[in-house]
Amino acid sequence: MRTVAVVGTGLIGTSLALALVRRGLTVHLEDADPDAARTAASLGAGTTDPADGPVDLAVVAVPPALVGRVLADCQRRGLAHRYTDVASVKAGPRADVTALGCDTTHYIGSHPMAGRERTGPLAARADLFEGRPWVLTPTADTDTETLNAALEMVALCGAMPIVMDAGAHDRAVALVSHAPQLLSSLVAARLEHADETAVRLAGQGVRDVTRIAGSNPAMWVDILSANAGVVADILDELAADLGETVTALRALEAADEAGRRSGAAGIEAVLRRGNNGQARIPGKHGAPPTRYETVAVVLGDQPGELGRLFGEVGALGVNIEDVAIEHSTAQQVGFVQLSVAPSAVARLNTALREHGWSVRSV
Ligand SMILES: NC(=O)c1ccc[n+]([C@@H]2O[C@H](COP(=O)([O-])OP(=O)(O)OC[C@H]3O[C@@H](n4cnc5c(N)ncnc54)[C@H](O)[C@@H]3O)[C@@H](O)[C@H]2O)c1
Ligand SMILES: O=C(O)C(=O)C[C@]1(C(=O)O)C=C[C@@H](O)C=C1
Repeated sequence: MRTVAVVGTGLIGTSLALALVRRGLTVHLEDADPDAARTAASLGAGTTDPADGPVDLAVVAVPPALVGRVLADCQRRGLAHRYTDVASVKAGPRADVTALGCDTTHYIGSHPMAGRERTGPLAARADLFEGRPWVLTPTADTDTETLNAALEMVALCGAMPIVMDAGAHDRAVALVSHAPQLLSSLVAARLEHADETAVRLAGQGVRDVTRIAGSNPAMWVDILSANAGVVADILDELAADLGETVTALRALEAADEAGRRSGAAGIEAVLRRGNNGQARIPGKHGAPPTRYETVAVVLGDQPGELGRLFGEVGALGVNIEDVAIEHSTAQQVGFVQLSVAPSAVARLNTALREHGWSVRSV
């Protein structure tokens, strides 16, 4: 594969284009909003010049409800030999594609399981899909070359292909993406009118739980409209769990010891079930869940500090598996929490302290 067209240069389209340009492909960028395509091009994601003839693969990266119409238009123009999309739901767009009479032999649905709570080309990152699952939903119509082109795209992005039926995909993402989005929004919504003094105490826990509450409402209405029933079923089950949790908390307030014991047992059961579920989430590249340890470094809030820290950690040969930054509300400092392999912790603590960093125990 040498040439690709990306139609829709928002977060996902531009991230994909950046990844493919990095791998030496020629990428042609299009968007209904010319500013979005120009911005993507200025970030190095490809060219806004149209291709001379059909490209090898066109990727439709527009909101789910528009996939069918945009694909039909691309095929009418003969934009590519093969086509895919990246929408977060698969059955609805697939039904639209069929209803609009698109060529389904040269089209395969796809969905990268990576994203951000921000949209638009400026939020794009070339490494967004690195190590992430990327679902492909071929049907009996899909020809082998089209499946192979999609597999090549996924490999070029460093992602892991997972072939699934569209309906099974939609049921799975209801559990691991759509319901979590709504729960994050609901927790954050509790803060809307909360007392300012309470909100000022927000620490890393509530930040972690509410990160995706910053997502684009219009895009999520689109996604949830296409998967509403399955997500509602999951929320029904969650509502039952919530009811039991409330009962257990009320019992904890009871006057008698037996009531308090039963309440504590109920709450402990919820927390243990949470531990068990969380432990099942795979690590990077689908590896078994990995336990990392945190090294917390206090950083002056000034230009270049983060880069200097990352550079020194890299020079020590330690891989940063994840990073979280907590800003102090009171002082011009931040706490950078580096997740690293447990075996690297002692060495990293000592070396960073020797280099003058303030390392905290967590
Ligand atoms: N944001 C995420 O976390 C995420 C993750 C995986 C998949 N997706 C899916 O990727 C797709 C794009 O999402 P995004 O986050 O990049 O959104 P985005 O809002 O950043 O980008 C969408 C782009 O599509 C363009 N567009 C709209 N109508 C168009 C048309 N008719 N022709 C050409 N361009 C058109 C918009 O101008 C916009 O630039 C959606 O289907 C979404 O479900 C999103
Ligand atoms: O990390 C995030 O910000 C996301 O919400 C990404 C996320 C997800 O739920 O994992 C959101 C929707 C997409 O369809 C795929 C990925």
